[in-house]
Amino acid sequence: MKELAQLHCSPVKANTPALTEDEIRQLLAKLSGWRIDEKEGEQRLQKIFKFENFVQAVGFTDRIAAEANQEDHHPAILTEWGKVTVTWWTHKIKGLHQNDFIMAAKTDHIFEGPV
Ligand SMILES: C[C@H](O)[C@H](O)[C@H]1CNC2=NC(N)=NC(=O)C2=N1
Repeated sequence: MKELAQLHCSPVKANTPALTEDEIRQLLAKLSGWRIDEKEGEQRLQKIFKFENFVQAVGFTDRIAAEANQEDHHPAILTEWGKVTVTWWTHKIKGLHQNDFIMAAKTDHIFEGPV
């Protein structure tokens, strides 16, 4: 997981192929607690993070937003009292790219950091 978190997202073209099942399996093994969700025929990477209250959930959300802007790769985030659901996928290719796994690892890194 460490080395994924230190990588940076690469630009994705519309004709870039989505990851294969085997590539997904290999990358998923480097993460913990993330699951593959399928929505509207698109595979997505999702994890739920728990917090003591809403303020902590919003702080975590803000830190993810900053990292997403830095990498120009953005998640879907549901921020609730005590809970944040983060979902990564690559809109441009309607599926999963290594960028999504890099950002998932960075998301875990943010969660493990100071709240
Ligand atoms: C123009 C801009 O670079 C693109 O729209 C970026 C922005 N952030 C993105 N985020 C995600 N998750 N997928 C994308 O395809 C994407 N594209």
